[in-house]
This record gives sequence, C-alpha cells and structure tokens, in this order.
Amino acid sequence: MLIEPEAVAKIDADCIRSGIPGYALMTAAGHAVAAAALRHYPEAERFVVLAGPGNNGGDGYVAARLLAESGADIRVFRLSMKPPMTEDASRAHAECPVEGLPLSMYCPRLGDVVIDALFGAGLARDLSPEVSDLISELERNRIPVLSVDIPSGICGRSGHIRGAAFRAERTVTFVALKPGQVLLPGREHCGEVEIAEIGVPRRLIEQYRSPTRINSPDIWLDYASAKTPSGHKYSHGSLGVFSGGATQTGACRLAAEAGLRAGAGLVTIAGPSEALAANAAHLTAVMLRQVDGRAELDEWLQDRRLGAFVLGPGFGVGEKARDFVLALRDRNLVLDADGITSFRDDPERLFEAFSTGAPHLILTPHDGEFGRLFPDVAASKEISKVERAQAAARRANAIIILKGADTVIAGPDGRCAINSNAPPWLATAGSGDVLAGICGSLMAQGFAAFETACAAVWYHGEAGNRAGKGLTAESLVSHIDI
Ligand SMILES: NC(=O)C1=CN([C@@H]2O[C@H](COP(=O)(O)OP(=O)(O)OC[C@H]3O[C@@H](n4cnc5c(N)ncnc54)[C@H](O)[C@@H]3O)[C@@H](O)[C@H]2O)[C@@H](O)CC1
Ligand SMILES: Nc1ncnc2c1ncn2[C@@H]1O[C@H](COP(=O)(O)OP(=O)(O)O)[C@@H](O)[C@H]1O
Ligand SMILES: [K+]
Repeated sequence: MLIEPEAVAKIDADCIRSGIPGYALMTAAGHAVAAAALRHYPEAERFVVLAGPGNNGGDGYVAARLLAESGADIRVFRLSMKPPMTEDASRAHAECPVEGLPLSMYCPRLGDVVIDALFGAGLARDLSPEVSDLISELERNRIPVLSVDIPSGICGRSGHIRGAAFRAERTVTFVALKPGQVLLPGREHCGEVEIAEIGVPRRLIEQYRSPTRINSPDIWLDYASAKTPSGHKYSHGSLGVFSGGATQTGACRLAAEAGLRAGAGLVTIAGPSEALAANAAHLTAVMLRQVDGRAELDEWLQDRRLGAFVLGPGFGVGEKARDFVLALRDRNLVLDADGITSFRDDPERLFEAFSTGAPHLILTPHDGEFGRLFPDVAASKEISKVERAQAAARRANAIIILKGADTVIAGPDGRCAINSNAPPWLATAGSGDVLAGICGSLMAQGFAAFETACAAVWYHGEAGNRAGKGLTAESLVSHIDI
C-alpha cells in the first residue's frame, strides 16, 4: 500500500479529531528513529541530528532527546534558528535537552552517523546550496545517513530529486511507503526502508491509501486459479505472435516461447513466407502460419479462438505494421517495439482505433518509445512517472506498461501500479520481447488488460530473479513460472 505525501497532513488532522494528539504520533515517530539508530549503528561515535523547520525536524528533536537519554553522544544542528513552524515541532524542540547549533557549524567527522530530519512530506522547493554542499561533503566522507521519513531532497510524490538529496543508508518512514520511495531515483536514495506504525488507526490509512499501488499478486488475485482441471488447450488460451522478415525472427520467437511458458494453451507465430524457414528451424511446440499481407491476416482472424496477439518484436517499422494493427482493432493486442514506433508520425490513428470499449490494447514502451507516442507528456519534467503513464493511458484508452527499473503500469481508469521486483540484470537484449509474450499469454488466458499487465511485469521480474545474474533472454524464458 502507498500513501501520497499530501495525505500525511490529512491523516494527522483526522487522528487529532479521533483523540490521538499529533504530538503522540511525533513521539512514536521519534522513538522509531532512535531505536533504528541504536539498533543499526551500535558503533556510532556520535549521532548528529540535522533538524528542519517542520514536523520532520520535530521527529528529529524527539529522536535526539531519546538518544541523549540512552547515553549516546548526540549533536543537533538546525537549518533555521527561528522557532519551529508547528506547535508539535516547537514542543519537541523545547523538550530536547541538546542545544541546537546552526547547520553551518557542523563539520562531519569519521564515526558520525547523521540523522537527516530536514524535510519529509513537506518538501516544497529545491534544497538550498548550503544543504546541497553539506550532502556532497557527507558523501565525500562516507558518513552514514539515516533519513527520517524520506531522504531530504526527494519528492515523496514523484521520487524526483529537488536540487540535491541525501543518499541514506536507511530510512525510517511512517504509516506506509510513499510513491517517491518506490520510483527512481527516490528508491535508490532511501537505502533500506523500515515502516514504523506510530499508532495511526488502520481505517484512516485505508481511507487515504493512494490509488497507486505497489505491484503484487493481490492485484490479479481473481485470475490466479483460472485453469480448471477439465480444461483443454483452447480453453487455456490461444495466442498469435507476428514475425518480422527472414533476418528478424528471433524477437518474435522469444515472445512466442514466453507466451507458451506463461501458460497459453496454444501459440502461433504468423509471419511472411520469407521468414517461415528461419522460424521453422527453431520451433517445436510453437506453431507457424504464413501471413504475408492483409488478406491472409483477415482470413486468420476468422479464428475467434485466438484470444490475444503480440505485434512489434522484430516486426519492422512501417505501413504494414500500421495496417495490421488497424485490422486487430477489436482484438486483444499487445503492441511493443516496432509496433509502437510505427505510429510515431500519427499516434492519433492508433488511439482512435482503440478508443471504444473496455481497454484491450497493452502498450509496452520503454522511455524512448514512450516519447514517440506521447511527446508532450514525455517532455513535461515536473510530472512523475506515474502521472506520465496515467496521462498516456487515458489518451490511448490502453494499458501502459512504462518500462524501466521502476516499471509503471497504468490504466485509463486511473488505476496504477509501480513494480519493484525486477533485478537490474533484466535489462538485456530481448527481455522486453519476453515481457510482451507473457502479456499476450495472460490476455489470451482471459485476464483483463490491467491485471494482465501487472501480472506479466511481476512474473517477468520473478523469472529474472530466478534466472540470476547471468541471464539471457532465452534463459529468462525458461525461468517463467506462473
Ligand atoms: N502522519 C505521519 O506520517 C506523520 C508524520 N510526521 C512527520 O511530519 C513530516 C511532515 O511535516 P511537515 O508537513 O511539517 O513538513 P516538513 O517537516 O517536511 O517541512 C516543512 C517545512 O519546510 C519548508 N520547506 C519545504 N521545502 C523546503 C526547502 N527546500 N528549503 C527550505 N524549507 C523548505 C516548508 O515551507 C515547510 O514549512 C513527515 O515527513 C514526518 O517526518 C510525524 O511527525 C508524525 C506523523
Ligand atoms: N535497471 C533495470 N532493472 C530492472 N529491470 C530493468 C532495468 N532496465 C530495464 N529493465 C527491464 O528490462 C526490460 C527491457 O525491455 P526493452 O527495453 O524493451 O529491451 P529489449 O528491447 O532489448 O527487449 C523491461 O521489462 C524493463 O522494465
Ligand atoms: K528527512
């Protein structure tokens, strides 16, 4: 579950209305931070709390008091020497026995552990040069940082860096993760994340949970046991994958084999006559069909058992791709790679074709391909990856899988998931073709488009984890296990 940074203040206000004082929450937060500091840094020579002007700083003052009470050597440096900006933070400051000095007086030294309590959910602008310089100095001296709630400088909504950001070894966050802790680069800046409960009632957390979720199997739970013991290969889904020309057949085979491995009962590669020999030489369980032009395609499409199609991997960019896609407008389609690029000059033609009915088009762009279909959305740097994918999904009436280390899946209805199980070695040639094949397979098996996309991305990541560091796209296929 995720909560947006904007919800933090609302949760606080509702807690207070429910009789849970804000200061109780701040005290619990400070306790969690102090406990994590003592637990993870027993060898620290001194703890250094950097306190900001708001409640993030307030959590820092509480932690400083508790660390002082535990007998640790503790220093506090304040961003501003003015009184804190909230009542709770002022109280935490007043109760802290350690005198706070101006931030400019802090000289990092070996043995320090920094507790970064400058900004959390309230980060509203770029960090000042003073803070940026301090961050560089801490990094140069390899001083470990434990961040309170989120590393200061990371936007909790987008994961973007506001000018500069602490690179924490650990982060103690409260209530639930924020999107900016799962999206990059925020995720990398958080280090190990611990979620502290702090006593917010469950019903409030549920009430304010973000519609954006972390990708996990509970999203597609309803489809998990779709196969019945009495099923046959057609009831397990029939998938069609389009092949490119004679010298570009590898990509479609990766998609087709992934589709079979992901559980489709039947997978057929449809390709031009010139590619038949190359495909035939490498296929066993996957079937082959000659489809040169539109007439043969239309004939093949008479087979309504074909539950989904994959077009794009190795297909070639151009009018043939556009023509085939338009012929598939009322079918379940995964459009990847060349299939996406083919609509670069006229994306509206694609969107218009799939504009009606329940979404049945899945687009699987990486950043470059995304920019070809949605140049204006890609250009707006302020919006988060989640918001980019959502805007694209609405425009295209499609499910968008915006790939990367933090793949985001979004639907036109606003549903969204951020994936976090993919290992870095998944970034290898052909990996995207495998993902397209898994998507096609699940759609052919009857999963709805959004659930398909979430499940495919997650199983792709799991396969990557099982395959391990030396993975190639081929070995990735053999590790798909659904
Ligand atoms: N429900 C929760 O999750 C709870 C959250 N608490 C803490 O409360 C924090 C949020 O507190 P606040 O809303 O007071 O926000 P922050 O403490 O994050 O920041 C607040 C102040 O910093 C100023 N500011 C923002 N960006 C700045 C920049 N770049 N340079 C200089 N000043 C800047 C803002 O004008 C604002 O006044 C959370 O991150 C968390 O640490 C806890 O106290 C307990 C409960
Ligand atoms: N750093 C990374 N960590 C985890 N997964 C990644 C990373 N970079 C890319 N990926 C994933 O690897 C796949 C690459 O797909 P794609 O860019 O289409 O490559 P290709 O065209 O070579 O198959 C996508 O599923 C993407 O999400
Ligand atoms: K912080």
